[in-house]
Order: sequence, then structure tokens, then C-alpha cells
Amino acid sequence: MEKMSETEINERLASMEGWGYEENAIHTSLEFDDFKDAFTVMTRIAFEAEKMNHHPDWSNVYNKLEITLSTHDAGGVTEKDFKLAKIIDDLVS
Ligand SMILES: C[C@H](O)[C@H](O)[C@H]1CNC2=NC(N)=NC(=O)C2=N1
Repeated sequence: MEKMSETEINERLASMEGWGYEENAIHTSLEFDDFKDAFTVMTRIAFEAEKMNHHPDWSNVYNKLEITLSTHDAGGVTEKDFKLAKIIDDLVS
């Protein structure tokens, strides 16, 4: 899958609330009521990621979840990252 240009990435991000571009990846920060809610969403994301064979880089501290998406093989952001970002947005909205 082909790495997208920074211009293309920023165009796509313009219509996505809560996501930003930095260091060859797109990022979002999510906050939940508690750990249980955060981990429930992580589990749902994990199953979707596994289906796509495309996995987030993430960290969780109690009710907070930081997510970074990039396509490691391409060394940057590809359409797959936007596909997973959309799935994540749909899961939390
Ligand atoms: C072997 C396996 O298909 C690859 O390592 C997949 C797995 N998940 C992946 N996830 C992400 N984010 N980027 C990849 O390049 C990637 N590659």
C-alpha cells in the first residue's frame, strides 16, 4: 500500500475531528469514564484490527487511550490507517 503525501493526509484529516498528523502517523486521544470502558473499546478495536491485519500502536492509562496509526511496511500513513481510524470513530461515537 502506497504512503500518502502530507498534503493528502491533511486534506483527509480536515473532516476528522480529534485526529492529527505528526511524525509520519495519525494520532488521537480518547477519554472514557473509567478503565472498564476504555478496555472494552480497546477490545473492540483489537478485533477489527485483527480482521484487517492492521494494528494500532497505542497506550492506555486508566481511562485514557492514545492511538497512533501508521503503516509500518510503508513507513508512513496509507489508506489502511484512515480505514482503521474510521472504524475507531464509529466504535466510540
Ligand atoms: C506480517 C503482517 O502481515 C504485517 O506485519 C502487518 C501486521 N499489522 C500491521 N499493522 C500496521 N499498523 N502496519 C503494518 O505494516 C502491519 N503489518
